[in-house]
Amino acid sequence: MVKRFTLIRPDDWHLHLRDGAMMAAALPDTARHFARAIVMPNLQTPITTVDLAQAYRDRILAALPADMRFEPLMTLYLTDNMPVSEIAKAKNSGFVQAVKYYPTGATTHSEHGVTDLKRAYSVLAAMEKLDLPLLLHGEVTDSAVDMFDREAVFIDRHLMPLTRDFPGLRMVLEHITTRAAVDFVRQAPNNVAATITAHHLLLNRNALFEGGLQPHHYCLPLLKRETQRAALVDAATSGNPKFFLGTDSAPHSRQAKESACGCAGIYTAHAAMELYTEIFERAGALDRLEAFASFHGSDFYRLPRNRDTLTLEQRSWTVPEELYFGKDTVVPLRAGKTMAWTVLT
Ligand SMILES: NC(=O)N[C@@H](CC(=O)O)C(=O)O
Ligand SMILES: [Zn+2]
Ligand SMILES: [Zn+2]
Repeated sequence: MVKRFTLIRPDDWHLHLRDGAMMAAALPDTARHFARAIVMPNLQTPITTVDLAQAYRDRILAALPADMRFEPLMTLYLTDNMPVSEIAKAKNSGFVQAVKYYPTGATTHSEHGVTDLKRAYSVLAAMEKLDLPLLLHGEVTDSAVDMFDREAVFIDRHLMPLTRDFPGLRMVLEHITTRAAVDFVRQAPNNVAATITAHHLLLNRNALFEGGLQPHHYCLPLLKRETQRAALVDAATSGNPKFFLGTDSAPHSRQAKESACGCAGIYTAHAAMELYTEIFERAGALDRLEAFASFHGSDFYRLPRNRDTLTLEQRSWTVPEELYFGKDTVVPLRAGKTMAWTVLT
């Protein structure tokens, strides 16, 4: 018998759509399967104001194919000098759902990020008061800290004080990669949650070096060792509502990845649900995929759960070697390799 299951349509709580031709090409991959996505604000010119978010949202909706329904949930990029008044404006907009913190220099297009969290304290206080969630790229950028330890050190140095100083602020530790993050989120109060990517659930750091340097497995936070990956699978498949799906699908051109100074980011939107299904199936937890993908995130963001459904079938297909995104080509995760599950459309 063919193996097949149906779940309430999922949402992606951490997504990079980019802009222009790249966005127009990437968008259908997400919109085909997900009802909504939290759209990251790290464009070349970061989305630092509600007006910029509105214009970006309009561009996304204009690029959406006529036969697709999709709701982009917008975010603002926190900077050292965001005016406190922008928070009330964001809350009242109805389309800005969160504010994103990037430590300056931590990742792609983070040059405008926050230099010292203390500088953002009045904005964070307004977010706490108005109940607008804070999303964290949780890594320190201190060059004295080993690249593989940057998430754990961020938790000690910054996240613990943040949760003490803003006990009412909803926070999402994005794209977690370590047992330290899993443990921290588990013991924290319910205002603290985390997203988990498919690639951090599937791959450990060996994937960066298998048979030679693998730039298409380079992302931030870096892939970690096997024991850490296993802790993430435990968290994702545990049924704990603090953990939910966020692909961090992040397209970069082949040229930008296969370079002497390659960009961080892995493209997974072409096969996101199929990848998560593989992980949950292997963990014997297919019955918990729906809550992770379709309930926990909307509950945390206090948005209604979706009503329509998505069906997956155990049928193999081959991922293309590359995708044509405007003038760029993007090498997706699993390029040229086989997927075990297919979304029925
Ligand atoms: N995850 C990544 O490696 N890259 C993301 C940025 C981010 O989420 O840190 C990107 O925008 O390319
Ligand atoms: Zn990030
Ligand atoms: Zn990201």
